[in-house]
Amino acid sequence: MACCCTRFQFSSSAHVSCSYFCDLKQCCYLAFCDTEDMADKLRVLKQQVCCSIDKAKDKLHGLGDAIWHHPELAYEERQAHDTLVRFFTQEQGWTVEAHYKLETAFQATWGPVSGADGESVVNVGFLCEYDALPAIGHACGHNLIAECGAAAAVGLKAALESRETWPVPIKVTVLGTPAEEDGGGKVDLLQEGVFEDLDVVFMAHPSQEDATYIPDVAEHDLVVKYHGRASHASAYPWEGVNALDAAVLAYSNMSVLRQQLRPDWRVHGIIRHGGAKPNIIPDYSELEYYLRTPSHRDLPKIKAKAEACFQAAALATGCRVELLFARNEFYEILRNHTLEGLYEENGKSLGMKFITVKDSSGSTDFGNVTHAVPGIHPYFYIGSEALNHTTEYTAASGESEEQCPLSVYYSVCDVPHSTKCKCGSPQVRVMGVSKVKVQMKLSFTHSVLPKLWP
Ligand SMILES: NCCCC(=O)N[C@@H](CCCN)C(=O)O
Repeated sequence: MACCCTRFQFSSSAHVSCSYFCDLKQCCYLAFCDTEDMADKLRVLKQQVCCSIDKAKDKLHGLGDAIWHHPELAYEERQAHDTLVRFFTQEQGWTVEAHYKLETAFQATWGPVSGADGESVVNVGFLCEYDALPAIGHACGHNLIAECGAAAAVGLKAALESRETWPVPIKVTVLGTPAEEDGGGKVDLLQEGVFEDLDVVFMAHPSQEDATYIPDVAEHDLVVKYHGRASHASAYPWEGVNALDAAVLAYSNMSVLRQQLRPDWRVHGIIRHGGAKPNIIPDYSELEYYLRTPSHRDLPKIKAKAEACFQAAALATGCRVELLFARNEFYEILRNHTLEGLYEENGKSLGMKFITVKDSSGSTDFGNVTHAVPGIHPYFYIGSEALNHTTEYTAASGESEEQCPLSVYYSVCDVPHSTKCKCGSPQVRVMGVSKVKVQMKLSFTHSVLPKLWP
C-alpha cells in the first residue's frame, strides 16, 4: 500500500522529512478515510470534542477574559501565564511544567511518555500566545489565541480518552509561548529544543476573516541610537551635535528608500526619544524599526539598505550611531496544504466561510516553528470588522457573549436547540463572537482527528 507521504504535503522538504508520519505503523491510514465505518467513528469523535469543549466553556471563556483584562507585555506575561498554568494543573491528567525554559512559558502534556516496546508516540502540539501591545492592550487578540489553544487541547484529550485503544500512542502538548509581539519567544524555545519531539503544531490567530493561511512575512527588528552633544539651542548652538536631527534624517532616508523597495517589502519605524526641551540640543535620540521581506533569505538585503540610511544620517549630523538588531529574526510561514485543507473542510462543516488572502500580512514567530515542524497558523474572524492593532480590535477581542451561548454549543453537538437552551430565546444570532470562537476551536481539533485514526 502506498505510504501516506504521497498524500501528505509537508511544509518544507529541506527541514521536514516524511519520517514524521512514515515511521508510524499506521502510515497508510489515510487510505481508509473514506470508508463508512471510518466516517462514523470520526463523527462520534468529533461530537466528543464538541461536547467536551461545551462542558468546559465557562472555564475556557474565563481564560480569555482574564488575560484580556490584564494585558501584559512580552516576557512579562506573569498573570496570563499563571492563569493558564492554573487551568492545566486543575484539569485532570495534565503534567505541567510551569516555567518551561522561559519564565513566562509553560508546557502541559497529556498522554503516554513513550509507547509500549519503544514504539513511536504521535505528539500533537497546540500553542497559546498571551502577550499584549503597549498602550492598547489585547489589540491583536492573543487572549483568544490562548483560549483556543487550551480548548483544542481539552477537546482532543477528551476524544482520545473516549476510546480505550488507539493504533499508536498519542500525546497532546500545550506550549505557552510568550513574547510574539516583541522578541520572539518561540524562537527562544526552538533554540532550547522545545519543539523537537512535536510531530505537528497548531495555533490560530484572530483576524477580520476566516482564512487558513495569510502570507506572514519574515522580519528583523532593530533599535537605532544616535549620540550627539547637548548645548544651549539659542546661545551657542554651534557647540551642539543634534541627535534629533540625525533621527529625523534617518526617518526621511528610510521613507525615501521605501519607494525603491519591492512592493511586498516593508520598512516602518517610530522615534522613541527625540529630546527633552526645545532649548536643549538633544544629545540622544532613539528609533525603532521593523524590516520585513516575504522570505527570510532577503532580510540581509533589506538590512544592508536600512543600515546605509542610518549611517548616512550619522555622517550628516556628526552623531555617533549604534545599530542594535534584535536577538531573533522571524521567518515567514511555510505552508502545509494538507493540514490547511483539513482545517478548512472541518471549518466549513461548522459554518465558517473562508476567504483567500494574497496580500502580505505581518509577521509571527510561528513562522520559525513551521521551518522545524509541520503546522498551520489559520486566522479566524471574531465578529468585528475592526483592524488588528487598534483600540477597536482590543474591544472586539474582549467582547463578552451577547447571544445565548448554549445555542451554539448544542447546535454543533447535534442536540436540538429547543430541547436544551434555557435562555428562552427562539432567535439565535448566527455570527457572534461566541459562535466564531467555537467554530474555530472545533475546526482546529477536528483537523487532527483524521490523522490519528487507523
Ligand atoms: N499577521 C499578524 C501577525 C501578528 C502580528 O501582528 N505580529 C507582529 C509581530 C511583531 C514582532 N516584532 C507584527 O507586527 O507583525
